[in-house]
Amino acid sequence: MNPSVIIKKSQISAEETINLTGSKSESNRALIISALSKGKVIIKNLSSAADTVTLNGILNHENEHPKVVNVGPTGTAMRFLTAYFSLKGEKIEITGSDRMKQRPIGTLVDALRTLGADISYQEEDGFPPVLINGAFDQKTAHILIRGDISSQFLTALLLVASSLPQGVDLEIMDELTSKPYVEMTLSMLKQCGINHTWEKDNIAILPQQFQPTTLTIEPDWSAASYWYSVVALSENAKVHLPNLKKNSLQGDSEIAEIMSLFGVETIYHENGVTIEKVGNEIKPQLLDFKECPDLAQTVIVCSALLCKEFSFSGLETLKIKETNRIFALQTELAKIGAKLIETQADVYQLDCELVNIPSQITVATYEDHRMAMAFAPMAMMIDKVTIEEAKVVEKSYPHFWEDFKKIGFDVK
Ligand SMILES: O=C(O)C1=C[C@@H](OP(=O)(O)O)[C@@H](O)[C@H](O)C1
Ligand SMILES: C=C(OP(=O)(O)O)C(=O)O
Repeated sequence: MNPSVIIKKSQISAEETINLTGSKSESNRALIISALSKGKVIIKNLSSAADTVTLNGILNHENEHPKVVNVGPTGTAMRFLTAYFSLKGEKIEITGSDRMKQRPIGTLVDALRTLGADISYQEEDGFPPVLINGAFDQKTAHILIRGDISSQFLTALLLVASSLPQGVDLEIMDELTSKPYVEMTLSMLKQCGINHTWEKDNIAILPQQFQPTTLTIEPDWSAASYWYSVVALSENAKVHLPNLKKNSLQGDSEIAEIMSLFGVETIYHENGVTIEKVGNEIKPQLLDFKECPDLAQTVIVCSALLCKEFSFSGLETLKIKETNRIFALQTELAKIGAKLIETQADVYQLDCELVNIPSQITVATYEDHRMAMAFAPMAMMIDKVTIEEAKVVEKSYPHFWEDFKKIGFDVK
């Protein structure tokens, strides 16, 4: 059962503190690193996101040698475990939700096969479930790999690289999408003593030992984006987000820059950030999400509600995430009369001419946590907002609805 929540337009607190859970991206990298380090790397402030709980559960039961593991909708677990179990030479099937079976993995499987893994597809070629057939015998370190589908393929290979007999030498073809996520991987590895070189399109990691380290996970900047949207839609709200840092490993800290265009100021303190509505200076322009795709839904919905006709690029990979996020956005935004029109390849223009904010709305979420959380701030402007299958938020932000109540929304 995944019930809807109903949010009534409410007077939100003028000032509130929201404690975000840890970044699921940092957490899931840390879990793989810790498992590979055989206890040398310890993790602090692990995320409570379902994506992290899922990966942690699978790694904790690894010694029971399961025949099949199911990652559900967790993209990082699917990709990282395919590399992890290949390297270990385990015979294991990795499967996931129906949607996971539509999300590509061929680029990663091809790379692992080139390295020396024996992997076969259980249903459709190029897609999960995959069967890892045991023994790994490294043939080469050099991999030519596409960078434009998902950075998670590169991260998966880089995480295991130092544990391989010959390491890994990646040569990236095409433009790299979601680049900050690759930088996050390399920084976390570096913190644990694993060095790399990155020259132009080449990233190389030699065989190396993990050093004893504690990885402290920072709060999730993607989760912070929903509070930026609430503040942007308010007159003068102020939200404190403890422990977020300016120099974050997370590329989604870019939300601070983007939301300055919506009149939201970010003040960085030693112990976190405060975000505050200070003005309404918005000059619609082209916003590119290639380096921060998980922010796209938040920003596009907020722009539509404020009738700010931005255009957006770098959305190509949104089609292969938890749902086809372009289609989902277009369908749900149409309910307020906003149009998201592709004017040229991968450039979308927001057309607000026919926007008509209704008094009630029901939003479908397409099994996508970010659809639920990006549309929830609509309750700043609409009397009654029903968000269907509201538990989807658990994927990255399990206490999202409690926090929504905490800031003053009437949530049932
Ligand atoms: O490596 C990661 O933790 C992630 C990388 C991104 O995916 P892509 O590289 O597929 O864009 C992002 O959308 C996802 O939420 C998390
Ligand atoms: C795309 C996402 O996650 P994943 O690819 O790890 O399922 C996300 O959290 O928005």
